[in-house]
Amino acid sequence: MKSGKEIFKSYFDNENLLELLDYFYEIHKNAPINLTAIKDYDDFYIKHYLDSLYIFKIYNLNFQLLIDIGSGGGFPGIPIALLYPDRNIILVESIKKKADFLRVATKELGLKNVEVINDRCENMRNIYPDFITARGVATVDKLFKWTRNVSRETKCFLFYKGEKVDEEIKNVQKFINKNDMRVEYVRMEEPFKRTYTIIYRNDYSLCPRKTD
Ligand SMILES: C[S@@+](CC[C@H](N)C(=O)[O-])C[C@H]1O[C@@H](n2cnc3c(N)ncnc32)[C@H](O)[C@@H]1O
Repeated sequence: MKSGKEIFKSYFDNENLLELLDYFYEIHKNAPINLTAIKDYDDFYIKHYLDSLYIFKIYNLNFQLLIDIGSGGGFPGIPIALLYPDRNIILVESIKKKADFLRVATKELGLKNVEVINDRCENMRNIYPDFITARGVATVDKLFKWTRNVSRETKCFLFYKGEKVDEEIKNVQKFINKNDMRVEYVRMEEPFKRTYTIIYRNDYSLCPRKTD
């Protein structure tokens, strides 16, 4: 049976990325606060790292500035920043201790493309990301509401959801139609349980990656 890391490697065979993800695991292990219930190394590779990045293997998701709402222990924002070191990422986290951890982790990892904001995302102003992510933070209607001051240039929202996302989408269907947006669901392959919910404007091109 393949280990969690080997499964991850079958999707992202990139030694530099793997080295940095190993280091991020060590940073988590030595963190002064508890940031995740997942402690096992191979579980980390599947439940945090592969979960954060799998969708980027399915679609070529372009962005210049991505904001990760409620980044917590850095997911999905830090793995995305490690995968795309030439693109800008802002991690927004309302709890100071978690934001402090994110600052230390990004410094340790040498991530020059990441900024950490310690605030509620509702308070953000004058930052206009073209891409917004959130995993395990709030319902879709809340996420739209909370980010409305900064989302006027957002082409794509990527929400990491469970299977029962349809009800949440029904609650924002009017907003989606009014803004001429589309919804795409990508279910992670078995045995993983994840429904990536991509809500994007019609001028954003969602390009499937060629499987290699
Ligand atoms: C369940 S945790 C998920 C953390 C991370 N995204 C993950 O998937 O591991 C939700 C995080 O969102 C943060 N959060 C909740 N509401 C927020 C808001 N309005 N603005 C910024 N962060 C928020 C919480 O402090 C918490 O760290």
